[in-house]
Parts: sequence; structure tokens; C-alpha cells
Amino acid sequence: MQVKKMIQHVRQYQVPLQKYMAMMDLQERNERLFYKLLIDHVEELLPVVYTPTVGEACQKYGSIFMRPQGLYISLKEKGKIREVLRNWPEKNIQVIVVTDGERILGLGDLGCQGMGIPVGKLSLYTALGGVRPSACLPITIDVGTNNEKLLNDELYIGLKQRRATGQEYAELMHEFMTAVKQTYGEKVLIQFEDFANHNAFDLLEKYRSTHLVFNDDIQGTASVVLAGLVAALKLVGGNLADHRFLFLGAGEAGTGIAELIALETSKQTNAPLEEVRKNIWLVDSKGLIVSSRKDSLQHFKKPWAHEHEPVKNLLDAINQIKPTVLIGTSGQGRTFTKEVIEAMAAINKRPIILSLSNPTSQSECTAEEAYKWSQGRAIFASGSPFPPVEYEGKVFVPGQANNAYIFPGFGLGLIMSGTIRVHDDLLLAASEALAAQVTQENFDKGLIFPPFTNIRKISAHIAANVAAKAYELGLATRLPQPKDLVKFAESCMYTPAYRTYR
Ligand SMILES: O=C([O-])CC(=O)C(=O)O
Ligand SMILES: [Mg+2]
Repeated sequence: MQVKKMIQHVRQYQVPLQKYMAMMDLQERNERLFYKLLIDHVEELLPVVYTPTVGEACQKYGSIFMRPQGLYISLKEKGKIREVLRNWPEKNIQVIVVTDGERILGLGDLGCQGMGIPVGKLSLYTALGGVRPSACLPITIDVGTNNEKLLNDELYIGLKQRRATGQEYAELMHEFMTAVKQTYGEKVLIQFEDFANHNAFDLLEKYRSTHLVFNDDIQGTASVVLAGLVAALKLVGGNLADHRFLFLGAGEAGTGIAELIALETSKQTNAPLEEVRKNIWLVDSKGLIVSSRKDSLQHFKKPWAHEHEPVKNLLDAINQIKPTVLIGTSGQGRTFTKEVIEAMAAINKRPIILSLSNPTSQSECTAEEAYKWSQGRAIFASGSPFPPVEYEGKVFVPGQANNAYIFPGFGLGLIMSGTIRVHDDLLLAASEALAAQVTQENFDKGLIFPPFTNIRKISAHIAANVAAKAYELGLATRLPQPKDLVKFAESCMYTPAYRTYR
């Protein structure tokens, strides 16, 4: 009855941000009911507590701020981070999602107001992956912001100074990483979220061999997109090696996806990584990434600098590279123009087009544009959700290629098996499990991802496949290995129900 009443209440609001505030209020007031509502109405409420609305909430976080929701660690707490962690009321923490707010979705530097992201991601850890709410800790590291608007906003909730960088930044992060391990042990999962490119790659590289770390924007997105591509190949035919990939955007998501595609292709074909990378091309703000640019490229772009003459823009790159798959990871809205989609449709019978940037305002194109400009031939998915589109009497249902499919189940798999490090093969295992959940009925609608309605079942399968791989690699410490890992995953999942009082 409470669920019925509450969903009516949320539906009364027309403005998405008001729905968001109603949900945040409920989360504070009655956590079980919040999760029951979110699980029972997941398709309807995901866009409210997560992308796209969470993006707007972060932009306006200062003015809608009511309660802290997570833990803030600022430069001022340098030297005292262990004490700050001890202030958090829950002691048994299994997952931390941490951001420094420098690249919130495709919206840029939102400083401390990025807290909406760790809060939102962790509510999905619970709702979609079944991790206990009390085991989840959202953290925002406040090293300032370079966002002038926020610096001049009297309601801004963070430090009013420009971002600390270099050694000062590295020291604070190192103290944080050390304090987390000392406080919660080595099996706590630290998910990095929405850091700017340079820090995201550096942090992952620096801590992947000493901590259980996972970067959702690099690794989670890669795993989800690979799953979607494997599913899409069932519609268009061929293996990964038969396809050519072009990315707009060569940051965390772009290079992360590119690398995982290369890794899987290399496993499938036994060809060396360097060889299979040649089928994957990236365009950044300066044009196609080619070998003549190598010296001036950031390190994470260098593997993609192939031999080719310089190409200035995306349209020319499409016409010269002739990709079968076009992937938008640019954070720039409306960059897949009519000409771009038409060029893809001229080259391919069924072009695969993924516009992954979030929230909806930053999506490279809309679902409607992708279907209309390709005369209904595109296989399309996007990072933020789009409603179904009717084109020439046929209804097309766009899929949501969002890392929300992977990270909750992935994290559950790590936690339930006591895994101590993330290995790339675990990402492939998650991807494989997700792709296997796409049914014929989904394909018939043009979907390359299963609907979110079954997400808890999907998460259990992802968790089981990830855990199985972790046991195989000797990374899982929970012994003996449970016989039926899917059943075990399900038995570990938190379910929001009231206790019976006597
Ligand atoms: O939050 C999302 O919807 C996906 C994501 O990680 C991002 O865009 O940074
Ligand atoms: Mg993110």
C-alpha cells in the first residue's frame, strides 16, 4: 500500500527535479520503502534517481541541498582522513563510490556538487545489485573547482578555491586510499567515478595492483558497450574482427571501450593486440588520431595513433575509414549530425550507432534522429534513456548502453567472492554474462540490451560469471567456492522488506 501511495506521490510532479527531490526525501525518511519503490518501478524511476535527472540535480545541488547524503573529504582534512572516515556511522563498508567532481557526466567540473553521482550510483548498487545500503559509502573529495559560476555562487557547498593539482592532489588521494584500506580492509571495493581524464587514468594505474579499484567510466562503460556490440553482431552478422570501429571522443569511455574491444578480438582471433587495434579509430577535438600526432598525444591515446594522413573532422573520417560501428563518447551533444548519420547509412546496410554521452543534453544524437536519418536502418543505443520512436509506422525501441547494467552485478560478484583485485578478464566475464541475457524477443525489437525490469536477475548472472572468473584466476579469497554461484549471488542480495515485530 505504501508503494502504491508513494508512486502516486512521485507521479504527481511534472518536473523531473521535483521527482528527484521527492525520491531523495524518501531515501532519507524510509530507506526500505525507497528501495522497494525503486526496484518495483525501476524503468520509471531510474531516469529520476540516475541519468539524466541526477545531472540536473548536481548542477543545482547547492540550492536543493538538504542533508549531506555522503562523506565530504576536503583539502582541509589533509592529515586527518582516517579520523574523518571514522565519523561515518556505519563501520562495515563494502563499496565506496568516490568522485572529485571534475567531470560529472558530460557536464564538466561541478566540484563538490558532484556528490549526487556517488549517491546515485550507490543506490543502484543496492537496488540493482543487492548490496546492503549500510555497506555503501558515497564520498566526494573536495580539492576546489575551476567552475567560475560555482565559485561565484553563494550557495555553492564546497571549497571556494581553484582545484589543487600535482603533488598536493596526489598526496591527498594517496592519504585517502591508504586510510580506506586501513579502515575497511583490503576487500573494500573503491569505484572511481567522474574524475577528469588525466586523474582517472593515473589513479587506476597507480592503485590497481595494491587496492580493489574499478573505474566505472573506463572499465564499466567498456564492459557494457562490448556486451551491446556482441549482441548487435547477432543482428548484423560477422565477428568483432570483421568490423571497423570509429569513436568520437578519446577520453575515459572512448579509449576504455576501444581497449576492451581489442582485448576480446585478440582473444577470439589469437592475433596480437597491436594488430587488432588497427581496426579501431578515434577522433578527438583535433581530428582523427594518427601517427603524425603521436608526440603531442596524451599517453592513453597513443595506442590508437595509426598510420594515416591527417583528417580534420568526423564526417571526413567516416568517409575515409568507412566504419561499421560509430560510437559517441565525446561529452558533446548534437555532434552526430544529419550528414554524419547519413554517411554511416550510405556505407552500411545496418549501421551500429551508439551515442553514449550523458545526460540527454550531451547525447551525440537522439534516438529519433538516428532512426530517421538512417531510414530506420540504424541499430541504436544511448547512454541516457530515450523513449520508443515511431518511424514510418514501425516502432523502434532504443536500448540504454549505460554502465548501470554492469557495475552493480560486477561489484556484487567481487564482494561475494572476496576478490581482492580487478583483472581485465573479469570485465570480459561481466560483458559475456550481460550479452547472454539478451533474448530473441529483445532482438526482434531491435534491442541490444535486455530491459532493466529484469535487472536483479541479470546482476545475479553477471556476479556469478565475474566470481567464477575470479576463482579461476586465484583472485577470490572466499573459500570454499560456492557450488551454484547464481543461487549464491541471489542469496547474498539485499531485499527491502519490513521486519516482523512481535
Ligand atoms: O552516470 C552515467 O549515467 C554513466 C556514467 O558513468 C557517466 O556518464 O559518467
Ligand atoms: Mg560516470
